[in-house]
Amino acid sequence: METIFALATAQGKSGVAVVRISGPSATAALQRLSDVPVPDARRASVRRLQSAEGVFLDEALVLTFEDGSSFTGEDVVELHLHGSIAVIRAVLSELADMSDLRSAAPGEFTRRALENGRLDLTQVEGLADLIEAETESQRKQALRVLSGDLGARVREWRQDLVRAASLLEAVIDFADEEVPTDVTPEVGALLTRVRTRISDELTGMRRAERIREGFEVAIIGAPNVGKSTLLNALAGREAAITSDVAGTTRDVIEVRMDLGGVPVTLLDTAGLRDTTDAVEAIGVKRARERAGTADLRVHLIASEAALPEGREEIDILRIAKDDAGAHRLGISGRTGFGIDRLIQEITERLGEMTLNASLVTRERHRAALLEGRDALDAALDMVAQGPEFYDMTAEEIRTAARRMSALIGDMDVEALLDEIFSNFCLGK
Ligand SMILES: Nc1nc2c(c(=O)[nH]1)N(C=O)[C@@H](CNc1ccc(C(=O)N[C@@H](CCC(=O)O)C(=O)O)cc1)CN2
Ligand SMILES: Nc1nc2c(ncn2[C@@H]2O[C@H](COP(=O)(O)OP(=O)(O)OP(=O)(O)O)[C@@H](O)[C@H]2O)c(=O)[nH]1
Ligand SMILES: [Mg+2]
Repeated sequence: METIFALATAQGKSGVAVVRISGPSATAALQRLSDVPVPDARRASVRRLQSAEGVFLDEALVLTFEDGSSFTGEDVVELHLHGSIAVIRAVLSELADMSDLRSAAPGEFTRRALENGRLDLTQVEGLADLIEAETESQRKQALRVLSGDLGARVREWRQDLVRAASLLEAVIDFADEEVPTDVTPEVGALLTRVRTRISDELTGMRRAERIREGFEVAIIGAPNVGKSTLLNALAGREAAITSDVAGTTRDVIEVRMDLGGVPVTLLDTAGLRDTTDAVEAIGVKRARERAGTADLRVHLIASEAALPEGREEIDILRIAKDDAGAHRLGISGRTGFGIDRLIQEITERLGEMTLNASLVTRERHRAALLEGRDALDAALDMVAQGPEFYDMTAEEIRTAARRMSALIGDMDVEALLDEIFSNFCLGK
């Protein structure tokens, strides 16, 4: 196994930068950088690092982990350097000169953690999500997956499936003898239970996906009612052009933001009206389409008493969300009146949509679960037809079990791994 190294912290200058080395030569590499003995595992120690020629490189804090009890499962050395571009470059180049070391590919440390059984595939994805997380809800969801909750569930289902298949196989193997018990009810119960769990997980998937990728909230309403002004107020910057000309906004303008811990893409749209202007008409069509697929629509309507001066206090916002009953509150993008209440209202609605979110966040998971469920449906049909069909039933159950194995990465998934890891940061 080769020994790999990489900068584990972000590129550029910082207070401290961490270079990570993993593999059988990790401690030997540290030994070459420092005269004094390698410190005990897990004991932070200060060391003067120097090059092979004896050039002083940096005074660093070093940390070592023994194989079997490190993030990767291999011997790991961490060099906590001064976060200087020149120091980092000098140390990395010194490591690159060592013939038994090479620089790591993106995600390679995590890949080793997977190969050494420290993490399963869903945990690897959870880790990738955690590193990408920008809001509270994303952080929480990713940590649940990283801690292995999804993998544990899938393993439980697979165990039930293996048990169901072995019950059938016992009957098949003893086909000539008198089998005292009818296994059909027990097999049926096991399959039904797994099927229900898989379905529940799929149901909560859209919510989980939204937490991962963000919710869309569209601001809609008549022209000139103040939609773009409201977007700018929420974004805290001039993301959209505003003017007193009705029909100013034509393209859909997207602003990503963190609203009370929930990731949101806010959409500003063209004012809705019948128009003879061909370009504006396209904008109106787009507005309708995007608003239709958004998770929530904020319908801004002019106050009934549309007094140009008194507008601030009586501008009205109507949050119209599907059929869930319209709701009004006063708002002004210009003065900021009611904005906090609006944010609270939006995050409450979106918060409801995150309840019962499943841990299934990816298309890959969905495909495996759908295929697994299809196989279970086939198995349930067959098992009901009696012992002559036990063979075929067992085969379907094994197919379902294989899908569960693929989900947690317990089988040959090389191509998949390449794809997953290529999106990782260097040093992870
Ligand atoms: N400096 C540093 N900070 C870091 C990491 C790291 O690798 N280095 N991590 C990396 O992403 C995260 C922490 N994750 C880690 C997970 C497991 C082990 C580990 O050594 N596990 C052993 C022993 C567990 C124990 O002592 O309780 C094991 O699982 O056997 C280390 C870090 C976040 N912070
Ligand atoms: N008094 C008052 N004027 C506002 C408020 N919000 C927006 N305006 C003004 O109303 C006019 C239209 O604002 P926009 O934000 O461009 O309206 P819009 O809904 O995006 O308009 P279109 O893009 O044309 O559909 C501008 O002159 C704004 O300054 C408000 O809360 N109070
Ligand atoms: Mg506008």
